[in-house]
Amino acid sequence: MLDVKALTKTFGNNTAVDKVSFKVEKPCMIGIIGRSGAGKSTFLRMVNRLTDASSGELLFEGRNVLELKGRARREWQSDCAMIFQQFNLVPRMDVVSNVLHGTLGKRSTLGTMFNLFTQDEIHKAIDLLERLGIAEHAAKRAEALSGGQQQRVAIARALMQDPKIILADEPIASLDPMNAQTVMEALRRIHEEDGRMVIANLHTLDTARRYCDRIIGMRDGRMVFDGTPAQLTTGVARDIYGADENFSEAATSTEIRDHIHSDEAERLIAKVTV
Ligand SMILES: Nc1ncnc2c1ncn2[C@@H]1O[C@H](COP(=O)(O)OP(=O)(O)OP(=O)(O)O)[C@@H](O)[C@H]1O
Repeated sequence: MLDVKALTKTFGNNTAVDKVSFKVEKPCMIGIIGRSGAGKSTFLRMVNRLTDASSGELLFEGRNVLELKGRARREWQSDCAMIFQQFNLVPRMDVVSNVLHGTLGKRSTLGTMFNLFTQDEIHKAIDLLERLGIAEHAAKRAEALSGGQQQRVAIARALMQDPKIILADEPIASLDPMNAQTVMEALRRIHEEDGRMVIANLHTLDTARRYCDRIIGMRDGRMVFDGTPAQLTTGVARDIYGADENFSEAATSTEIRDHIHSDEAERLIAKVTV
């Protein structure tokens, strides 16, 4: 289904992702772990074509998605929806409109410009909010919701695209443990009920172990582990994080960083709506 072959990204002299190769035969939930700077985000961004790879191949159902251009590239980006740590919602826009903007990649420019959504699209958006347990917030501004609720709005928006793959870049890094659990459970359910593949960059080992079928460990751009949660022993984790015998799993958290994604999303939507 997905065949990653020697995928590489260099920024000047820095090799952010170094010949990463693995195959996924059927939809599963994959967690990517590794310390800050290991190349996890760059890897996901190459899969979704937000960042161009320097070399390598990425075959999905036999087609090298790195070669797609124009409309085909946009269609691929619809097929693999991205979810970010900072949700990337438009804060002052209501929840249901945020979800409806998940159809951006699939609609005509005119429809998008005039915010023309079909009844079916509106029903679908509300159904998705219901499925994620947040339908009662549909009319509120996104900024009025808690972080966990906002991330579920972002998941609903991603599902509007009907993606084959969901790429989640540290989806719970800004959330408290309760909200983190709700979001991870939502992603797991979407994988199990819809058969969608989920690839999530995660910063805590216990989350990867608990929710993922397969875990990939990255260190300095290279893939240094690929196995099941049971195979991810503390010793293996120590290697992935490049730590000594004092390594403790609690120390696998990455700090929360400032992101500009919300501003980026707002600018994008401001450009296409009048
Ligand atoms: N746009 C860019 N320009 C230059 N270097 C970059 C760029 N994006 C990432 N890098 C570098 O590539 C390497 C991998 O970064 P990446 O963000 O993919 O790591 P990560 O594992 O996702 O870390 P984090 O958890 O901190 O986001 C780092 O050395 C980083 O500085």
